[in-house]
Amino acid sequence: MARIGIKICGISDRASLDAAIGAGADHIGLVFFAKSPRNVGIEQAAALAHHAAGRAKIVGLFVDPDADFLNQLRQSVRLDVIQLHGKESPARVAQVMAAQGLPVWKAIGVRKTADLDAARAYQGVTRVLFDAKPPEGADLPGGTGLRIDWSLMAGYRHTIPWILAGGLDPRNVGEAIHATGADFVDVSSGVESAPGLKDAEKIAAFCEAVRAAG
Ligand SMILES: O=C(O)c1ccccc1NCC(=O)[C@H](O)[C@H](O)COP(=O)(O)O
Repeated sequence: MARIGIKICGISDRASLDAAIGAGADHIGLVFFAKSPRNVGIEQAAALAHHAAGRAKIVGLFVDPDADFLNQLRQSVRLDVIQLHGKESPARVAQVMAAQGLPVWKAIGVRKTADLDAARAYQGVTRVLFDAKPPEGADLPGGTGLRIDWSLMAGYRHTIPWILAGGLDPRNVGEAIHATGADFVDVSSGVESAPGLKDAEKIAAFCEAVRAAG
Protein backbone atom coordinates (compact mmCIF):
# COMPACT_ATOMS: atom_id res chain seq x y z
CA MET A 1 0.00 0.00 0.00
CA ALA A 2 1.25 3.51 -0.82
CA ARG A 3 2.06 5.84 2.05
CA ILE A 4 -1.09 7.23 3.65
CA GLY A 5 -1.34 11.01 3.41
CA ILE A 6 -1.60 12.95 6.66
CA LYS A 7 -2.90 16.48 7.15
CA ILE A 8 -2.66 18.07 10.57
CA CYS A 9 -5.18 20.88 10.52
CA GLY A 10 -5.42 24.03 12.62
CA ILE A 11 -1.73 24.64 13.23
CA SER A 12 -1.14 28.12 14.61
CA ASP A 13 2.36 28.13 16.08
CA ARG A 14 5.83 27.22 14.94
CA ALA A 15 6.47 24.51 17.57
CA SER A 16 3.35 22.58 16.52
CA LEU A 17 4.27 23.02 12.88
CA ASP A 18 7.71 21.51 13.53
CA ALA A 19 6.13 18.73 15.61
CA ALA A 20 3.73 17.85 12.79
CA ILE A 21 6.37 17.86 10.07
CA GLY A 22 8.84 16.01 12.28
CA ALA A 23 6.23 13.33 12.94
CA GLY A 24 5.68 12.83 9.22
CA ALA A 25 2.66 14.97 8.28
CA ASP A 26 2.82 15.93 4.61
CA HIS A 27 0.07 18.57 4.72
CA ILE A 28 -0.48 21.36 7.25
CA GLY A 29 -3.83 23.12 7.52
CA LEU A 30 -4.05 26.83 8.34
CA VAL A 31 -7.56 27.94 9.30
CA PHE A 32 -8.82 31.31 8.05
CA PHE A 33 -12.15 31.51 9.84
CA ALA A 34 -12.58 34.15 12.52
CA LYS A 35 -14.92 32.09 14.73
CA SER A 36 -12.45 29.21 15.00
CA PRO A 37 -10.12 28.82 18.00
CA ARG A 38 -7.54 27.85 15.34
CA ASN A 39 -7.92 30.99 13.24
CA VAL A 40 -4.63 32.50 12.08
CA GLY A 41 -3.95 36.07 10.98
CA ILE A 42 -2.31 36.83 7.66
CA GLU A 43 1.14 37.70 9.05
CA GLN A 44 1.20 34.66 11.31
CA ALA A 45 0.12 32.43 8.40
CA ALA A 46 2.76 33.92 6.10
CA ALA A 47 5.48 33.15 8.66
CA LEU A 48 4.24 29.59 9.20
CA ALA A 49 3.99 28.90 5.47
CA HIS A 50 7.49 30.28 4.96
CA HIS A 51 8.81 28.07 7.77
CA ALA A 52 7.19 24.96 6.24
CA ALA A 53 8.41 25.62 2.69
CA GLY A 54 9.88 22.54 1.05
CA ARG A 55 8.97 20.33 4.01
CA ALA A 56 5.18 20.09 3.89
CA LYS A 57 2.35 21.45 1.77
CA ILE A 58 0.25 24.25 3.16
CA VAL A 59 -3.51 23.93 2.93
CA GLY A 60 -5.42 27.19 3.43
CA LEU A 61 -8.82 26.46 4.87
CA PHE A 62 -11.71 28.82 4.13
CA VAL A 63 -15.44 28.95 4.75
CA ASP A 64 -17.35 30.57 1.84
CA PRO A 65 -14.50 33.01 1.13
CA ASP A 66 -15.02 35.91 -1.24
CA ALA A 67 -12.62 36.53 -4.09
CA ASP A 68 -11.17 39.71 -2.52
CA PHE A 69 -10.18 37.89 0.65
CA LEU A 70 -8.54 35.03 -1.26
CA ASN A 71 -6.68 37.43 -3.54
CA GLN A 72 -5.48 39.60 -0.66
CA LEU A 73 -4.36 36.61 1.40
CA ARG A 74 -2.45 35.06 -1.46
CA GLN A 75 -0.38 38.18 -1.90
CA SER A 76 1.22 37.40 1.48
CA VAL A 77 0.74 33.70 2.21
CA ARG A 78 2.20 30.92 0.06
CA LEU A 79 -0.49 28.25 -0.25
CA ASP A 80 -0.24 24.88 -2.01
CA VAL A 81 -3.89 23.90 -1.68
CA ILE A 82 -7.19 25.66 -0.97
CA GLN A 83 -9.71 23.79 1.17
CA LEU A 84 -13.29 25.05 0.96
CA HIS A 85 -15.22 24.11 4.07
CA GLY A 86 -18.44 26.08 3.69
CA LYS A 87 -21.54 25.79 1.54
CA GLU A 88 -19.68 26.43 -1.74
CA SER A 89 -21.61 25.16 -4.78
CA PRO A 90 -19.92 23.08 -7.50
CA ALA A 91 -19.90 26.18 -9.71
CA ARG A 92 -18.25 28.31 -7.00
CA VAL A 93 -15.62 25.63 -6.40
CA ALA A 94 -14.84 25.52 -10.14
CA GLN A 95 -14.57 29.33 -10.14
CA VAL A 96 -12.09 29.31 -7.24
CA MET A 97 -9.99 26.63 -8.96
CA ALA A 98 -9.86 28.61 -12.19
CA ALA A 99 -9.20 31.96 -10.53
CA GLN A 100 -6.60 30.79 -8.02
CA GLY A 101 -4.82 28.17 -10.16
CA LEU A 102 -4.30 25.90 -7.16
CA PRO A 103 -5.51 22.41 -6.24
CA VAL A 104 -8.83 22.73 -4.40
CA TRP A 105 -10.27 20.33 -1.81
CA LYS A 106 -14.00 20.53 -1.08
CA ALA A 107 -15.23 19.44 2.33
CA ILE A 108 -18.45 17.43 2.34
CA GLY A 109 -20.33 16.89 5.60
CA VAL A 110 -21.42 13.28 5.96
CA ARG A 111 -24.22 11.84 8.10
CA LYS A 112 -25.74 9.35 5.65
CA THR A 113 -24.87 7.62 2.36
CA ALA A 114 -26.64 10.30 0.32
CA ASP A 115 -24.09 12.80 1.65
CA LEU A 116 -21.30 10.72 0.07
CA ASP A 117 -23.24 10.82 -3.22
CA ALA A 118 -23.31 14.65 -2.98
CA ALA A 119 -19.57 14.62 -3.69
CA ARG A 120 -20.25 13.45 -7.25
CA ALA A 121 -21.43 16.96 -8.13
CA TYR A 122 -17.87 18.21 -7.55
CA GLN A 123 -16.16 16.27 -10.39
CA GLY A 124 -13.01 18.16 -11.36
CA VAL A 125 -12.12 19.16 -7.83
CA THR A 126 -8.70 17.88 -6.72
CA ARG A 127 -10.05 15.98 -3.71
CA VAL A 128 -13.13 15.85 -1.53
CA LEU A 129 -12.66 15.80 2.21
CA PHE A 130 -15.37 13.79 3.98
CA ASP A 131 -15.97 15.27 7.41
CA ALA A 132 -18.71 14.63 9.96
CA LYS A 133 -21.74 16.85 9.34
CA PRO A 134 -22.15 19.21 12.30
CA PRO A 135 -25.62 19.77 13.78
CA GLU A 136 -27.72 22.54 12.20
CA GLY A 137 -26.70 25.93 13.66
CA ALA A 138 -23.33 24.74 15.01
CA ASP A 139 -20.70 27.49 15.36
CA LEU A 140 -18.07 25.62 13.39
CA PRO A 141 -18.50 23.62 10.19
CA GLY A 142 -15.34 21.62 10.96
CA GLY A 143 -12.81 20.88 13.67
CA THR A 144 -15.66 19.59 15.83
CA GLY A 145 -14.32 16.18 16.84
CA LEU A 146 -17.51 14.58 15.49
CA ARG A 147 -17.00 11.31 13.70
CA ILE A 148 -18.46 9.86 10.50
CA ASP A 149 -20.16 6.47 10.72
CA TRP A 150 -17.30 4.66 8.97
CA SER A 151 -19.52 1.73 7.99
CA LEU A 152 -21.18 4.07 5.43
CA MET A 153 -17.89 4.18 3.57
CA ALA A 154 -16.99 0.50 3.56
CA GLY A 155 -16.96 -0.63 -0.07
CA TYR A 156 -18.30 2.74 -1.28
CA ARG A 157 -17.36 3.48 -4.91
CA HIS A 158 -15.74 6.92 -4.90
CA THR A 159 -15.37 8.81 -8.15
CA ILE A 160 -13.04 11.55 -6.85
CA PRO A 161 -9.87 11.17 -4.73
CA TRP A 162 -10.90 11.66 -1.11
CA ILE A 163 -9.70 12.28 2.41
CA LEU A 164 -11.18 10.99 5.66
CA ALA A 165 -11.69 13.54 8.46
CA GLY A 166 -13.87 13.97 11.52
CA GLY A 167 -13.22 12.83 15.04
CA LEU A 168 -10.01 10.96 14.26
CA ASP A 169 -7.41 10.58 16.99
CA PRO A 170 -4.35 8.42 17.74
CA ARG A 171 -6.50 5.64 19.21
CA ASN A 172 -9.09 5.29 16.46
CA VAL A 173 -7.31 6.26 13.24
CA GLY A 174 -6.01 2.74 12.56
CA GLU A 175 -9.51 1.29 12.83
CA ALA A 176 -10.87 4.15 10.68
CA ILE A 177 -8.36 3.39 7.92
CA HIS A 178 -9.16 -0.32 7.97
CA ALA A 179 -12.92 0.31 8.02
CA THR A 180 -12.98 2.85 5.18
CA GLY A 181 -9.91 2.10 3.05
CA ALA A 182 -8.82 5.76 3.36
CA ASP A 183 -5.44 6.58 1.84
CA PHE A 184 -5.41 10.12 3.25
CA VAL A 185 -6.48 11.26 6.72
CA ASP A 186 -6.99 14.63 8.35
CA VAL A 187 -7.13 15.52 12.03
CA SER A 188 -7.51 18.61 14.16
CA SER A 189 -9.11 18.38 17.61
CA GLY A 190 -7.97 14.77 18.10
CA VAL A 191 -4.37 15.97 18.45
CA GLU A 192 -5.12 18.86 20.82
CA SER A 193 -5.00 19.23 24.59
CA ALA A 194 -7.57 22.09 24.44
CA PRO A 195 -9.40 23.77 21.54
CA GLY A 196 -6.73 25.34 19.35
CA LEU A 197 -3.83 24.00 21.40
CA LYS A 198 -1.95 21.29 19.53
CA ASP A 199 -0.21 18.55 21.52
CA ALA A 200 3.11 17.33 20.08
CA GLU A 201 2.83 13.90 21.70
CA LYS A 202 -0.64 13.35 20.30
CA ILE A 203 0.55 14.47 16.85
CA ALA A 204 3.43 11.98 16.99
CA ALA A 205 1.13 9.19 18.21
CA PHE A 206 -1.38 9.97 15.46
CA CYS A 207 1.25 9.81 12.70
CA GLU A 208 2.69 6.62 14.16
CA ALA A 209 -0.77 5.00 14.22
CA VAL A 210 -1.34 5.98 10.59
CA ARG A 211 1.99 4.44 9.58
CA ALA A 212 1.17 1.27 11.51
CA ALA A 213 -2.20 1.01 9.74
CA GLY A 214 -0.60 1.52 6.32
O1 LIG B 1 -10.65 23.38 12.55
C1 LIG B 1 -11.44 24.34 12.56
O2 LIG B 1 -11.54 25.10 13.52
C2 LIG B 1 -12.33 24.58 11.39
C3 LIG B 1 -13.14 25.70 11.38
C4 LIG B 1 -13.99 25.94 10.31
C5 LIG B 1 -14.03 25.07 9.26
C6 LIG B 1 -13.23 23.94 9.25
C7 LIG B 1 -12.36 23.69 10.30
N1 LIG B 1 -11.55 22.57 10.29
C8 LIG B 1 -11.48 21.75 9.14
C9 LIG B 1 -10.62 20.57 9.11
O3 LIG B 1 -10.08 20.23 8.05
C10 LIG B 1 -10.56 19.67 10.30
O4 LIG B 1 -9.31 19.05 10.34
C11 LIG B 1 -11.65 18.62 10.13
O5 LIG B 1 -12.89 19.27 10.23
C12 LIG B 1 -11.57 17.54 11.23
O6 LIG B 1 -11.65 18.11 12.48
P1 LIG B 1 -11.64 17.19 13.80
O7 LIG B 1 -12.93 16.44 13.83
O8 LIG B 1 -11.50 18.14 14.92
O9 LIG B 1 -10.45 16.28 13.66
